[in-house]
Amino acid sequence: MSAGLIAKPAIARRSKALGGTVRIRGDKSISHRALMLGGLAAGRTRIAGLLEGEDVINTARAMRALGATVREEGGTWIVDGLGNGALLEPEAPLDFGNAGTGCRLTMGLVGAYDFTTTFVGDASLSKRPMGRVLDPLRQMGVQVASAEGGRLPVTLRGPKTANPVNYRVPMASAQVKSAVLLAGLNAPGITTVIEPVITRDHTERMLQAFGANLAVETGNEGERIIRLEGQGRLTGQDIDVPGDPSSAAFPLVAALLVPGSDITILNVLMNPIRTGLIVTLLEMGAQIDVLNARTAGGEDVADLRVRYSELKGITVPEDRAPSMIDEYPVLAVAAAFAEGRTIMSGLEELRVKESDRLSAVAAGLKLTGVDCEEAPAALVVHGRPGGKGLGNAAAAVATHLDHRIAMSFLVMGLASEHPVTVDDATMIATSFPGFLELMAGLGAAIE
Ligand SMILES: O=C(O)C1=C[C@@H](OP(=O)(O)O)[C@@H](O)[C@H](O)C1
Ligand SMILES: C=C(OP(=O)(O)O)C(=O)O
Repeated sequence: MSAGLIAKPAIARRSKALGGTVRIRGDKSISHRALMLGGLAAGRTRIAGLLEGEDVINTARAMRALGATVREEGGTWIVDGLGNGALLEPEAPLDFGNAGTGCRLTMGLVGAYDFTTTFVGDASLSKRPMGRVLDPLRQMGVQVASAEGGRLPVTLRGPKTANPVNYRVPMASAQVKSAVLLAGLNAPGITTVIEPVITRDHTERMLQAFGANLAVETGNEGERIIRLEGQGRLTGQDIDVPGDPSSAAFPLVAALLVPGSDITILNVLMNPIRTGLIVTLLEMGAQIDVLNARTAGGEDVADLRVRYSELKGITVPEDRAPSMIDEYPVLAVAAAFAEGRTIMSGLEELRVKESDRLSAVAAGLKLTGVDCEEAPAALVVHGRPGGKGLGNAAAAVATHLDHRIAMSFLVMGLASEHPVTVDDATMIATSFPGFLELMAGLGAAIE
């Protein structure tokens, strides 16, 4: 059964010191891309460490529906691809469940094909804006039908020959950038994407690894200019997916907040466009040791030793937002335990995630006794060191089908004076299957 169909509440209580060593499952962004490029490339792709969360499994299903062979064998995922330009028309709508990344990137992947594809998703995904991907696809000549406001269900039909575009991404979004590049794979000539604000670069790195002719340069105003030659050959690769830093964030913040804790998290992706949370927590006084820094599969990776820390509030630089965009909910929880005030700004994109995360976080903080102020694109949190008075034994935090809201507030309950309940923990399986077991193994009291 999919996450979210029957809500299951969960409760977290003040816990004794957390301890132990854990390995976090594969990065979600890299996992989606590995399945997509594997399905598109000629020959075989072997993926070790794929995140087997529901979001990624929906991408695996979509790639099968588009003609690729995708199977799991002894923990490795094996994808036999069709060759660039050779995807097949799916027989039924592609259902991406809760996953913005899977849905938007696949829109790019198939948008320029001269066949019809329909995209559907769950109640959360059906509220999220797709126009940001549909606009550049229209410029490429794709016919688009959507529900009002560019929402799902969306049906795309590509032209006989797509126009390669020169597209300046209007918001900080790796999903939009990636969708345009993936569509460019099936257009003749050079597709150019200009990113005024730099976002995660896994698509560019992986396209190069699969053999695409892709070049990146920095423009006069610091913008990133990415040029991709369409219709080139892509060849299957062996990919080792590093641990997801956006998932590591939860045990990491839990260890910082629960007195006496000392944990180690192995094999965490340390791509510099993904480490904003670690940089921020270090500035707040966190004891995080980066151990065994190395490269694996073309990405920086390290182990993290994390110890309980007395945090202090800071002003988080606005331009850091893209490097920690999914981590603000749990950062806000960390800020609730810090001495003084933490100011977070540049958060407009949080309003269009699985939930309106800015208002969901602010509502959760208020319910659990935290003083905070929500602005259109900012959040200010006034901390209470030691978590005195925080938590709520009577009411549950509303998670709005959002896995990160659920995990963030469960982390809060491990260190707050009173317990914290979330109304639904099932969505956690979209990005972090095994979260409850992993946290229990460290000593966290979550039921
Ligand atoms: O490209 C990706 O893999 C992702 C990009 C981000 O979304 P946006 O591109 O919408 O910022 C992020 O929030 C999401 O979890 C994963
Ligand atoms: C925003 C997220 O994912 P997506 O956009 O893929 O649904 C997330 O995982 O926090």
